[in-house]
Amino acid sequence: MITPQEASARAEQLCRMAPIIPVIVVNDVAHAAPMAQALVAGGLPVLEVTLRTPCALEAIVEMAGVRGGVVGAGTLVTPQDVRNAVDAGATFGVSPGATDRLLDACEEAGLPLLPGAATASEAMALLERGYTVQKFFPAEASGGAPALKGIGAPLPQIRFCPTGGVNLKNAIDYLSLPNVLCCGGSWVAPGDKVAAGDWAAVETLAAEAAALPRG
Ligand SMILES: O=C(O)C(=O)C[C@H](O)[C@H](O)COP(=O)(O)O
Repeated sequence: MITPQEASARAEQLCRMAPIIPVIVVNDVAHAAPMAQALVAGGLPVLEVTLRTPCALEAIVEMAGVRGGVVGAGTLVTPQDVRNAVDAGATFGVSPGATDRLLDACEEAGLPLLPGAATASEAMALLERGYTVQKFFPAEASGGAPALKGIGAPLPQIRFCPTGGVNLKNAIDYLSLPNVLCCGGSWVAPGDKVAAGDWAAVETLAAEAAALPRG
């Protein structure tokens, strides 16, 4: 068991470890360990593996063995996703939105969750349950940094990890907001570099992201 308050405290710790959480799509399990090593070496220790590909759970198993990394599962949608993620060794979860069934499953499984919200009402529903750290998703499509700044005025007690359409350029706009802890983004592990096994390029992208200033 984990309470929403405990889950948010852990989520906050994770979000403070680096300015960017890489959102990772793994198509070939052989890429998992070297990709995680490159991201960690570049300064991004917290890794979100999306459960969107057939080998995602195997990738979590592989990445969980990489020294210095903290591996979680993204795209958690169902209670079964939560059980699978925990069995694979994920130590945190991320979801695009939130349902009572999903929140119940994470709390029962003891998995700290970074739950998604896109509107003030969604954020307030999560806050009511005790989740003070949330993912703002899809960030750019939902109005970007100005929208999150707007939500932050009446709801300053909620802290966010904006994700969805975030890149090296616009990340600064989010990171300078007082209600942003870090951002999530897939640009640090681009498909072409991963397919080519260009881990040096991934490490360079990670290092650029790790050097982003936080407000
Ligand atoms: O599947 C999930 O649970 C997710 O976390 C979705 C991701 O947040 C976005 O797909 C990342 O968006 P980009 O950085 O724009 O590629």
